[in-house]
Amino acid sequence: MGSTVLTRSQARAVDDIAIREYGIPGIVLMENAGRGIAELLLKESPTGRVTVLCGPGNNGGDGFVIARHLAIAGLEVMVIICTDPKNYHGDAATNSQIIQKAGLPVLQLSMPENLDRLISELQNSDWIVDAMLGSGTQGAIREPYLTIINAVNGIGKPVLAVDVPSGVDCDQGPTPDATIQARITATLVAAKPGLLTLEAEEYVGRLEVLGIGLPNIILTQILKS
Ligand SMILES: NC(=O)C1=CN([C@@H]2O[C@H](COP(=O)(O)OP(=O)(O)OC[C@H]3O[C@@H](n4cnc5c(N)ncnc54)[C@H](O)[C@@H]3O)[C@@H](O)[C@H]2O)[C@H](O)CC1
Ligand SMILES: [K+]
Repeated sequence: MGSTVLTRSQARAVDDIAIREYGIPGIVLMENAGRGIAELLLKESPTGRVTVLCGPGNNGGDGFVIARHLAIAGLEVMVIICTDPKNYHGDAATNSQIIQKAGLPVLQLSMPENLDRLISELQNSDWIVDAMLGSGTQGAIREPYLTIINAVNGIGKPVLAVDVPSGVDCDQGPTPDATIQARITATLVAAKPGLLTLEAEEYVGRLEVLGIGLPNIILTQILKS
């Protein structure tokens, strides 16, 4: 399965089949994704302060799971969201509620008025986790993510990108001048075409492919169809 590449619609279909045909709840996939990525980061940096930037969808949901597992491992974690936590739904909402109840620090910073606070949090971090935009990214990158992507790239701290660096269209590739430059990209299930283009190299950094507990037969089924 190592060299498999999944398009956005194939990755969506994998999710669908796992949940609908095999009965693996989405929250289990998100937990496996987030825990695997947290363990990858802990190998790189077993101590220190990590700022997790969470977007409005399930990529952000993965970020909440990552933050929880990093905190369990004893790291100092700060979660930053730009959207009202009430806007989350489904598995991302569940994980947002869990970390709020667990007392993890969550900062809601609307842009651009809170850009200075964002920059100081980023400067005060050893690692940044980019859990803003994932495989659901469509079209030109909209605010506040343009501002945040440029702030993160300007700070120069190591970034671990969740699934894809924010700004990457998983089929087409990176948005020039509006894509996170990651040290590591931890992509889920399989590589994506948009991570393998020539332009993508400077944004993807080291590419790691993480399983999320799907039986191999699901991938075989999708790749055959
Ligand atoms: N099987 C798997 O691979 C699993 C993947 N997981 C994670 O889920 C995300 C995909 O989640 P989804 O909610 O579909 O989309 P995103 O979180 O990537 O973001 C969509 C969200 O962002 C906004 N948005 C979309 N396009 C733009 C844009 N051009 N500019 C600004 N904002 C944009 C919009 O609001 C969308 O709602 C995947 O990447 C994995 O991280 C699951 O957690 C586990 C299974
Ligand atoms: K991301």
